[in-house]
Amino acid sequence: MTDMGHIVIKNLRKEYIDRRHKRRSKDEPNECIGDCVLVLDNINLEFCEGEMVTILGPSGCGKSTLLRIIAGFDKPTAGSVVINGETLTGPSSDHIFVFQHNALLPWMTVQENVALGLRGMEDKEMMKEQIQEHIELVELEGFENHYPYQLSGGMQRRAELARALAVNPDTLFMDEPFTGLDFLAHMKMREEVVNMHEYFEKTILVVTHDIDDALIMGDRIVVLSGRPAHVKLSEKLDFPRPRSFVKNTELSKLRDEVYLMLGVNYAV
Ligand SMILES: Nc1ncnc2c1ncn2[C@@H]1O[C@H](COP(=O)(O)OP(=O)(O)OP(=O)(O)O)[C@@H](O)[C@H]1O
Repeated sequence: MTDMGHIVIKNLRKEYIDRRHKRRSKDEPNECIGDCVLVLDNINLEFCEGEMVTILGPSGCGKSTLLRIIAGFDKPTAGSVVINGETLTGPSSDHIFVFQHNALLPWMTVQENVALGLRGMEDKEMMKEQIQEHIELVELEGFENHYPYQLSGGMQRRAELARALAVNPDTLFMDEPFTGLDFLAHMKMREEVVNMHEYFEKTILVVTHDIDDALIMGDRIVVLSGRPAHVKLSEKLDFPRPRSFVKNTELSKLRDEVYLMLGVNYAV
């Protein structure tokens, strides 16, 4: 493994201390000697610049923990995350999360929420243009002055995406981005994220429970095992887009394998 990839994760380990039964070694105060929860164990991964990586794994295995560590919001117990050759030490403004739920500030309009990503801009005319451009990109024109409660779940999610993209981050982190959307809104939003990715060519890391989303969206799929999570699969997905399980038998075969890997015998 080299350091040339955009994101390189080396020998990553994460333990949480169960605070109800916290015990420490007298000699090594930073060493947890009991009641630790080992969440991630010896994770080695490499993601290329501009890759959309989808991360799957059983519930509670540590997917969000892995994402938080790569984003610099949480520290690993051991190992490192190297981004563009530099070891990560904390969160950076080059990254941004699209939060799981309700990331929009409810007292601000769509326009004001998207503007949050551009606060530092001095040229106010250009800022206005960029806000509008991103609102149009996610097809929310006409809703600029609406508050989040006046939008459907899908529209809220699109506004979150516009806000995240307005920041122009190198890497976008999405933790279960389609949770709570109905089937059609889910499909449409998924298509939008794929189109957005082709257009902006950002590195996007998506944590999901949905095997089909992972295979339809990803340039690479990562499957983690149950806790403590280790990497079961990290595979490049070289399938043409738009992807179809019906039309592409190789993709359909891989889908069966991933279902099996996650303990489901028959993919439906
Ligand atoms: N701050 C914390 N302190 C202690 N334990 C934690 C903390 N955050 C997460 N955990 C534990 O780490 C494990 C992994 O949690 P995480 O949220 O990363 O899993 P996940 O795979 O994203 O779960 P899900 O698929 O259910 O969203 C869980 O057992 C959880 O209880």
